[in-house]
Amino acid sequence: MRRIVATGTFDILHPGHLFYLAESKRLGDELHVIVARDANVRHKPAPIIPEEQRCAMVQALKPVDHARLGDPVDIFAPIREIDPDVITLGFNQYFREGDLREALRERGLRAEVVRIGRYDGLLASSSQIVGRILSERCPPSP
Ligand SMILES: Cc1cc2nc3c(=O)[nH]c(=O)nc-3n(C[C@H](O)[C@H](O)[C@H](O)COP(=O)(O)O)c2cc1C
Ligand SMILES: Nc1ncnc2c1ncn2[C@@H]1O[C@H](COP(=O)(O)OP(=O)(O)OP(=O)(O)O)[C@@H](O)[C@H]1O
Repeated sequence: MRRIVATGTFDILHPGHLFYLAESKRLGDELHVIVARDANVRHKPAPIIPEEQRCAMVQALKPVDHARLGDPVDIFAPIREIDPDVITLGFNQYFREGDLREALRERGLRAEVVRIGRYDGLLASSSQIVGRILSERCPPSP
């Protein structure tokens, strides 16, 4: 049984998320998804959708076998529990493959790291969808 871990915020779901998760699942038999905690999303504006709801929506997607909220403090705690064969990074996740491999090795974790490519579709970005909602529904007053 080859276990894969995918990670992310998954604020407002779109086809780019489905592509990332489907490509991750193709690398093994069981896909585990670690959904970022609200408090840990500091690299961009805070999520619109609360963490429990983001996690429930990810769990309902076809390629996903298990979704869970991440650890509030130690991102390696769920990895120790799941003990994956592969961790996938999305095309725009800020982790560098080499740094993550080194951090895993230092902790005695055996997972290999694979970067998944980009899905180029219309509105395949949570922040683009938010931008469109703002411009379509709340246009700046004249
Ligand atoms: C290997 C790995 C493990 C992670 N574990 C956690 C975790 O336990 N808790 C958490 O809040 N975020 C965790 N994250 C971070 C997020 O899930 C996510 O990758 C990060 O917020 C940036 O993703 P985004 O580009 O989808 O917003 C982890 C990321 C990686 C790469
Ligand atoms: N268009 C896309 N193609 C492939 N993977 C994607 C795409 N959009 C998001 N992902 C991947 O899905 C995971 C979760 O992404 P995230 O929740 O950050 O969505 P996002 O649309 O990139 O958000 P934002 O627009 O706010 O940066 C990450 O691994 C990310 O790289």
